[in-house]
Amino acid sequence: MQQLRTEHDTPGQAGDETRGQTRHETQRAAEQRYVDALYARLDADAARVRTELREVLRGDPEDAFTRDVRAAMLERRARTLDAADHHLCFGRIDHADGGSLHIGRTGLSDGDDQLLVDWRAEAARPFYAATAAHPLGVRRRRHLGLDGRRVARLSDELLDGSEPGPDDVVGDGPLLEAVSARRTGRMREVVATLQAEQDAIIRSSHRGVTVVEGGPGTGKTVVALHRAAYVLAGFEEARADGVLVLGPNTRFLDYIGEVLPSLGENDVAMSTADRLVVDALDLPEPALAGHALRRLAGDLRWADALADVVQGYQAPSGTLTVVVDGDPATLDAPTLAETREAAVATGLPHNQARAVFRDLVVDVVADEVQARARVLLARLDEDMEVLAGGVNLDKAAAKDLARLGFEADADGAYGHAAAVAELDPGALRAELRGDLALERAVEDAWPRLTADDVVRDLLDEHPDLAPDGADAPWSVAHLPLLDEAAHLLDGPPARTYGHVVVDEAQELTPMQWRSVLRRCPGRSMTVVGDLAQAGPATGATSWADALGADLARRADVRTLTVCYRTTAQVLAEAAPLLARIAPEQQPARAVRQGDEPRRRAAGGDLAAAVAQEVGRELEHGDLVAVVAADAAVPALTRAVGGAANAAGEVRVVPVSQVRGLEFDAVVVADPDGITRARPGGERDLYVALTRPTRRLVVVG
Ligand SMILES: Nc1ncnc2c1ncn2[C@@H]1O[C@H](COP(=O)(O)OP(=O)(O)OP(=O)(O)O)[C@@H](O)[C@H]1O
Repeated sequence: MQQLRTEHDTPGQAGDETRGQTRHETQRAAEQRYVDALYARLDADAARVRTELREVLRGDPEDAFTRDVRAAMLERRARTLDAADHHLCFGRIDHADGGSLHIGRTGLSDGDDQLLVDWRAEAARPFYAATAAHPLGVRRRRHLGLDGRRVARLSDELLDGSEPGPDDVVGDGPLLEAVSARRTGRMREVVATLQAEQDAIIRSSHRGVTVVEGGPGTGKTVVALHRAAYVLAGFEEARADGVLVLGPNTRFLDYIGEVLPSLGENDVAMSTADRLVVDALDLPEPALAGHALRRLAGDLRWADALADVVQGYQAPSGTLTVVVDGDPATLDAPTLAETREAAVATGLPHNQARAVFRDLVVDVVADEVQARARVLLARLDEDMEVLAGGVNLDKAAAKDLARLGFEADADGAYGHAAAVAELDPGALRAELRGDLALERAVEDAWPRLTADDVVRDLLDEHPDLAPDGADAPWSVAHLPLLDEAAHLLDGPPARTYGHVVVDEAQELTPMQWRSVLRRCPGRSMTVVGDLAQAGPATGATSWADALGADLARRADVRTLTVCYRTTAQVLAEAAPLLARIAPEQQPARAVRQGDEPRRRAAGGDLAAAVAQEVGRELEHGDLVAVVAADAAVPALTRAVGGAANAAGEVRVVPVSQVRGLEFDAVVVADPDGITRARPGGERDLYVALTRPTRRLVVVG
């Protein structure tokens, strides 16, 4: 962790405020000149990229592919440069051997001179990773605070143990400033103050699954999002196939929605595990579902059960008969069974294997029709003389000829054309493939299925899985089942990603994990979560439960230990609960001290007591949230709904939706009610208690 040093701790500076200010001003002016040069370069680069883009778009349409690739590249660069305008440069490292580097949101160079190093570049690593214990050759780390394009603040840390010299401005840590800042309701990027333990994960070159665990407020979401940006720049597969970030619900996605764009990344897809399936299968909006149904439907056993349903449609049974030109052709039971087995053996999903099955049926029927034609022709050979003579045939021979497609000409003579066609295997098969009767027989034996059909079959066998209400549409609980069925029927999803980041990963059920993994065939993933915060729908107690033993074994598991959100006092309030719900977990260490949490009784009228506390909290000018059991939310919203201050309205947030969010002050309403409301309620309460950045009030 970065050392949080203040001016008062710094030897040689005490008391000499004026000298400190002059030094700060001199250094600030020097950095301002450098930053002015950086912005001049940024503006020039942005103008050049736009001109080039215009020229490319006007370019030769005959080479449209090259033009589009080049245009996409330039557009991306233009967006990066635009996004970099805000707080372009935020840091600098001075090496013990005299060199220095400025670190910022994008790389800028002037010929061979690197003016600004992109924070993701290897050269920038020491800015984040150097500590007093391991300075990595860095003498001084400087943080620059920009206000627009003006250098407003700077503060230095000396990492080599040396005394501050005339050019050093050792000051309040920007980390403390960042974590103490008032919250706005939207998460901000913190690229300037990423800490060493976070940076090590963000920059990890591990290509498989990286699991990041840690208590509330340790920066798991911060790591997840900055890693998405890092991976996009550094991993070929991520650049080629895209990055997907998954969150637990849309409220959370809204909360984190500005982080990646402000890092210059607009191409990252954001979704929830539910939304992924709704979009992929083009489903109507699903109904909500209770946690009990979600947990039941999330059980891994349904994967096998659904596979059994589909296999049931492929199992050997009966015979298959097709009438061709008035004569039946039959696949007897052993032949039909063999045909099914051959189709199953392809390993293709059901609807694709069906095409193989149909072609095999066509082969068998064609063989039969041809064998019949050969018999008839052989019989006709005996009559050749008669045929050549053009005399009238007896009735039986005429029927044989007609069946083979022979037609008598005006003289009563028969030609060979149609019979030859019947014996042409290619033509016969093509004709049979378009034959409606054959198609119907195949559909009976191996029906084309939809995900809907398969899940409804499963529900017939397991009525406990049915949606509430007879005609209810699918609920969110059924989405992973539908996705599984779609996979069995039609194979992998059309859209997959090179890297997938899963936040609040403890919230996914095992069936949802299957759905997510399907979209990440390369298994390059960053999975962040806290099992102590798991909601009732999952109840996962280990990553092996969640990810499956195989993947969990191969995962690189990292733990974050420092809490940046909340104060030591709030963590202490939640500690006894943590000891009960996850005794094996070490509580995180808080970087900040604050007020003691307040507890008060509801006195018989919870809403009134909460409204009173909200009024008090609003006087601080903070963003305030009331967190309560879901059922209590409507009454509390009525009680405090109108209250507001400069920081925005008071938010009444159901505990089921509060994971991952944070507020300056949190009023937890009726903790016992939260604990009792649903299974694992103590985990819900733990989540609620750990949401504030400043003050916690518990009413009830
Ligand atoms: N290096 C950092 N610099 C500045 N702020 C930070 C840093 N790391 C984390 N924070 C801040 O701490 C708060 C908590 O971070 P974050 O939401 O990522 O934690 P989390 O571990 O995901 O929490 P939860 O388990 O509750 O979801 C956020 O406001 C975040 O911006």
